[in-house]
Amino acid sequence: MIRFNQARQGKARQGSGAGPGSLSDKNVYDWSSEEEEPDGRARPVQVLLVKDDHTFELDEAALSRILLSEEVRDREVVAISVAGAFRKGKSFLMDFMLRYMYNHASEVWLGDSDEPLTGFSWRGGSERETTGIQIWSEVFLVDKPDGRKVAVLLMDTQGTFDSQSTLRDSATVFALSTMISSMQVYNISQNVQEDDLQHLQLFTEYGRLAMEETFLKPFQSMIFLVRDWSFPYEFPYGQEGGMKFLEKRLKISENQHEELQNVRKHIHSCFTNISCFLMPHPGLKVATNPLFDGRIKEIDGDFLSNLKVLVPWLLSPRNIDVKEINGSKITCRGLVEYFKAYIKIYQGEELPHPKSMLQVCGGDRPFLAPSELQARHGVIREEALQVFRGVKKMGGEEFSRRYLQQLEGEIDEVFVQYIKHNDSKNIFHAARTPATLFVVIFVMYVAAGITGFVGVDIIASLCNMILGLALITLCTWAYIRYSGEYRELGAVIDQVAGALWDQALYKLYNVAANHRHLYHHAFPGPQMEEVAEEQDKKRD
Ligand SMILES: Nc1nc2c(ncn2[C@@H]2O[C@H](COP(=O)(O)OP(=O)(O)OP(=O)(O)O)[C@@H](O)[C@H]2O)c(=O)[nH]1
Ligand SMILES: [Mg+2]
Repeated sequence: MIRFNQARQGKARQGSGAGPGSLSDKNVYDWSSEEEEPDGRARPVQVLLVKDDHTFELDEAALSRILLSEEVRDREVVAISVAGAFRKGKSFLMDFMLRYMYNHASEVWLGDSDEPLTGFSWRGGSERETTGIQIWSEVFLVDKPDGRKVAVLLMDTQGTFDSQSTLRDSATVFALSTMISSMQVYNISQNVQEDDLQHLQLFTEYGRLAMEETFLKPFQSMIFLVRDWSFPYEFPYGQEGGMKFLEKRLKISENQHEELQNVRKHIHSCFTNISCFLMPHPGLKVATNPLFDGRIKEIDGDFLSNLKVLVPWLLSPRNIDVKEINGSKITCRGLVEYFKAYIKIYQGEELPHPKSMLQVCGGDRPFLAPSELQARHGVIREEALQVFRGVKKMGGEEFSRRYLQQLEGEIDEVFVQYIKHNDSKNIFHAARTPATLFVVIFVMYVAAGITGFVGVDIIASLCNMILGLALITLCTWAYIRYSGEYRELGAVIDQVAGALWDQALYKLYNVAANHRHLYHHAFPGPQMEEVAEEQDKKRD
């Protein structure tokens, strides 16, 4: 027969409460890692604290005391966690798990029908109860059917979406508990709604950010536990009905919207095992009676019979799996280290500091040669893309590719602006229009003089007309530049002058290229080819 042992035999006893569902007295709850256990009883211990300023603190001493005790520290660990929205019976369920762990040998592990339910603090009412992450101070040693003895750790978590927590708080607690546990029970109410899946996607993605990337699925088992299931005529209570129901809910089909497909693909990609259990409603006494203290005689029979299936299904030695990270099995000692490492990531602010192009050619920087600007743009662009690729992102590869393309587009767009900004600082660029107009005036003046002298009056008058027009244009341009009015007209003048300038320069270059021999004729000196030849000879 499979045996359960208690890690600290003799000492171990599940706390019995005075008030409904809670441990006996205030003392018990105020117990901190600095103090000795006042009476040696096992109890919930807060290991992760969410403080009022929404920061997180790990009680390393408490965690170490539980997980590094001699009996368990080198044992492979099975970590079971329950997470989900607040006020949905998570701690209540955890206490039945505790009962199973303590009354293992007995078929009637559910215990006395009159015994109040104690352990992790649970209660009725609308305000949240559990905060942070609490672990049971006693780690159970269990013999697996293959003869290995493993340590079982039970973890209760703060409910998500209570009115005092930010989304980040909820995400951190959920993510941490998923990362630390080998089995996460996702406690949801009545149905598996799309928002339940979306939240799971968000939280697991938040968890994945803090983990090393691996080709393996990052998390192990995910159990969708649907409480108050009201449609047993569609899918019967229990695991089989649950699996059929979940299969339907997580099905990916071609004609589904991309958003729905992505959520499902993401969930499948996160967990090695996904299953589901449909639980009936526990009865009105459990849900609404403020004096209900958890005794099973007041709980509906349907709920109890399914509880008798659910808890052994989750916790029997055959079904529990050792925690694995990156494919290696983790001991209690290893789990402490991972816990410490993960919490550090959530405590820190890993923000990249991208360098801006403004530092290169901003308003107060001098004109930069266009080729240099292009080269620096290339380097900084690559740096920016590296930063983007290097930072961990929510949403996966596919999703981030879209944003990478958007980033590239935006960088290129901004670069065009920087080119214009830089060009405007080029003195020759600014002087191009008046210089062109001056040249036109000068050329027309000379041409009018020569043609007038020769007697071709008609051409002389034409040249004079162009000269006059150029003069008026120059004055207009100067006024526009000075006053800032009629900017559209100024742009047209710049454009025409620019075209003329480019044409003239192009022509000038062509003329120079075609008449190179004239240059060499006028300035006889060693030609470039000869210089090169001489250098080659020297090298030989
Ligand atoms: N409807 C319904 N109520 C339940 C169920 N299980 C427990 N409850 C009741 O739900 C209330 C809250 O129980 P808790 O276990 O404290 O809930 P919790 O999810 O741990 O709440 P937080 O710690 O605040 O997140 C109690 O009044 C329980 O009696 C269930 O399956 N269905
Ligand atoms: Mg709770």
